[in-house]
Amino acid sequence: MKDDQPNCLVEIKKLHKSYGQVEVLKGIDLCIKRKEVVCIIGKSGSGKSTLLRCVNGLEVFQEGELLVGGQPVKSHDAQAMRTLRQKVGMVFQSFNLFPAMSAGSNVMLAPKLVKRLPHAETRTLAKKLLKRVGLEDKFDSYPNELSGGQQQRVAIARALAMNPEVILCDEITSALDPELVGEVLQVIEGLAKEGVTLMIVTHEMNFARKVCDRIIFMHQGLVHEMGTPESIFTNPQTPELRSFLSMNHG
Ligand SMILES: Nc1ncnc2c1ncn2[C@@H]1O[C@H](COP(=O)(O)OP(=O)(O)OP(=O)(O)O)[C@@H](O)[C@H]1O
Repeated sequence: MKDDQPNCLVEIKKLHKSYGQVEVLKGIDLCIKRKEVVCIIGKSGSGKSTLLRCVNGLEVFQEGELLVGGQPVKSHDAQAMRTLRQKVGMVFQSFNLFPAMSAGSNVMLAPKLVKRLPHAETRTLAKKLLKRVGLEDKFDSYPNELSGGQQQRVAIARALAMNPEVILCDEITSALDPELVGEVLQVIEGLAKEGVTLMIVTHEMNFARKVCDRIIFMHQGLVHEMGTPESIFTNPQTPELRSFLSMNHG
């Protein structure tokens, strides 16, 4: 076994991304290992969401390379994108549940449509996943009958339904009332303990410190500093990170 070789599940090489004339990602190099929990922090506009959206093919990039499980992300290749969607789950700030479908049906949808699993099997799977996020009694509830925290937990169950290799979380508690943040972060912490690979964009510094294996501080479209929570929070090396932490570390 060559343990010293980096074994990247997500490999990002010299990634550049522009919107029109504005370059938002200016050459990102990253290697996310299997079972690693990485938190991405940084000021608004530093490119955190754009980076996540490139990883799951929601955004095209102009230069560089991005591989998930060794396969290149090619936004123009429909077949490659279908395969990618099975490997990468995503949870958004705004839940994005289908309002006319019950919690159970939201979770069942992708395995049914994409994997073409039989109805009974998807139902059993959805029940199991809703139980995993603490919502076993909400299978038949519709999104408008659930709190924001419960809706977000359904969205997490939905992301898990395809058994992805990595889950991307983009500020998943930002739209929640403060009292509902904890229940969602607790579910994510549980997934981290189970060994789910996670890339998490967050403004929750205490959560990042407690749960993540590695913190990536982005600044102006680049990885500015990166390290263990201990090193990032107690020994920041650059004025930009020190200034960010002084304004955000609650
Ligand atoms: N669809 C778009 N079209 C044009 N510019 C965009 C688009 N999406 C993002 N941007 C710009 O790209 C930059 C990076 O945005 P991004 O959302 O990745 O930052 P962020 O670090 O996630 O910020 P926040 O913490 O506020 O979500 C910003 O300047 C933003 O205005």
